[in-house]
Amino acid sequence: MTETVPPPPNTTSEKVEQNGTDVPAAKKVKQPKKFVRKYRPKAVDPTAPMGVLQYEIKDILKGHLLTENDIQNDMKEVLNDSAAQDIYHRVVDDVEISRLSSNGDGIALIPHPVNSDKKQIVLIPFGFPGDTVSIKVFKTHPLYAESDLLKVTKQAPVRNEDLILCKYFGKCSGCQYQNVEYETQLEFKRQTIVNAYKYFAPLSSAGKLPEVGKTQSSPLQYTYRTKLTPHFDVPRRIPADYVRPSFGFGLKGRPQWRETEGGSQLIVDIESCPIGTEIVNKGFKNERARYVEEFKKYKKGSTVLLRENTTKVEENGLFDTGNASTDAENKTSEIETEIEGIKYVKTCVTEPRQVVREVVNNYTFEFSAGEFFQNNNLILPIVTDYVKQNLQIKGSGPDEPNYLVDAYCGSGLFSITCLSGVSKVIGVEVSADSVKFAERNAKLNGIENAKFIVGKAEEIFKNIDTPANRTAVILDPPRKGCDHVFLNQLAAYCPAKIVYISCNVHSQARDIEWFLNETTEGARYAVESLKGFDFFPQTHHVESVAVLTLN
Ligand SMILES: C[S@@+](CC[C@H](N)C(=O)[O-])C[C@H]1O[C@@H](n2cnc3c(N)ncnc32)[C@H](O)[C@@H]1O
Repeated sequence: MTETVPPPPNTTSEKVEQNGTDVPAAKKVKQPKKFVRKYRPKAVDPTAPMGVLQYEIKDILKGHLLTENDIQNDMKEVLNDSAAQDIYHRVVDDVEISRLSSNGDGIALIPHPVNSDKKQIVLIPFGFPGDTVSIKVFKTHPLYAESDLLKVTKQAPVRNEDLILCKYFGKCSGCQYQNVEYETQLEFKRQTIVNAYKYFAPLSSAGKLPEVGKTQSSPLQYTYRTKLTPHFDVPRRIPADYVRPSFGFGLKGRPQWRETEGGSQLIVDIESCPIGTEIVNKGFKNERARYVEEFKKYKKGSTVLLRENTTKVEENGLFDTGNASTDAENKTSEIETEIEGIKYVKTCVTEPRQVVREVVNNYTFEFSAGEFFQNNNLILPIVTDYVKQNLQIKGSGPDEPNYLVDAYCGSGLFSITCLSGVSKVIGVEVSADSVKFAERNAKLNGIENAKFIVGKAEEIFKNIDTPANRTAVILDPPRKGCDHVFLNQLAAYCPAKIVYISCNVHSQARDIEWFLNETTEGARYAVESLKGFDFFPQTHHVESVAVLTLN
């Protein structure tokens, strides 16, 4: 007799021979493996904002006698359990903000959502130390969480909402400090420099660093930015009920603390930007109008370049601005202006390869609109004068020759503005296009004793034939700072003076720590001064200048 045995649940039937007859046999079904999401930390540069946050967290833990274990979030739970997500991603009231991050966000310690013995560290954009606020935690990381600001229930003394000029402030990621008096903004930036040296130059800090000076203000606190880059994102396939995508700058979370315009897409829809110069805003209006008209022609997103261009009006009243942003009547938008009694016309260039001009301390600079050039024209005479003054080598009499090396020279801004009284300048720059412009700018300004070479900064040491004790070196690297190869060679060359300019004070502090403590001649130098320059009012950014002198 044969019998067919029904397979138990979760089995499949497979025929096996039984008593000479094929009969189905029970076999366990393989359960599909439950997919478990794992937290994969991304590698971060320690001197980038998320890297600096790790130092800020350590500082907070030390101040509250806590360990990392006391603030840890269970990422396995958060990533895999929707109930846990609801517990973590919650509204929290009565949050007292205790400090400001280097990125301009408030930081607070709040109760842990799962374990009452623990705490959580939370970032609160648009929050200030002294605020009491309600927040919505929306993202969790192992050692901190991110939140949106919902309501300010008690205002920090530094907060003054009457100062806000922009209707998008509190949503747009561009500015963080519009509701803070300018003097306080400058002090925040000074503190960023103090903290950067505390975190990244601990050896040097041990009595070896001067007090960080007062941050140099910008002559204009609004309408100063000579370059803006609004963007938009268009989907590949355009649906029938397609709504025009926003044109502007990134949205900073989903804050609710103030009523703002600009829609709810990931890009805030903006018509103008109060930190941009007048002509850049005319370009903004033109290019936005063009985009609104033509957006259906685009297949994907793009960034629009808006770069101020300052052209001299010739004695016959003629001037050539090249291609520039035009209005609805196809007329080039222009603004007439005067610098030191000379007439100029300002236009807004959108073509990255087009040559544009700027005037700094009566020197004219030309460069490609899409290449690097400093963005706050009015602070440049102050900065370049400060750098020039600090390049002076002690004891140099009128007959003693001085030399200048400009590492990371771009299109020659510091080489040219700091050259008077110097016998020779040699600049190095990795971008061949910028070097072409550095040479052109030297010629344009009647300078004959400048030489520029294309290459990595360390290439300069093969080309230097000037005596080190009569040579001053300017460093102005990109955000990531200098590498050890360059710093070791700089120390071996041993110039009389070094002026290090940086848009990332954290990498500057790290480099100075290495230079002073790890290079052959570094210990012979003293940091003479540290000072911030406010190239970007209303934002958290600060430019830092460090002066090093050979003892
Ligand atoms: C912050 S910008 C400064 C430019 C110039 N000093 C100015 O103020 O206009 C940094 C410059 O360093 C250049 N650069 C980047 N890496 C470099 C390297 N390894 N060696 C030389 N130049 C480099 C970039 O092309 C850029 O022009």
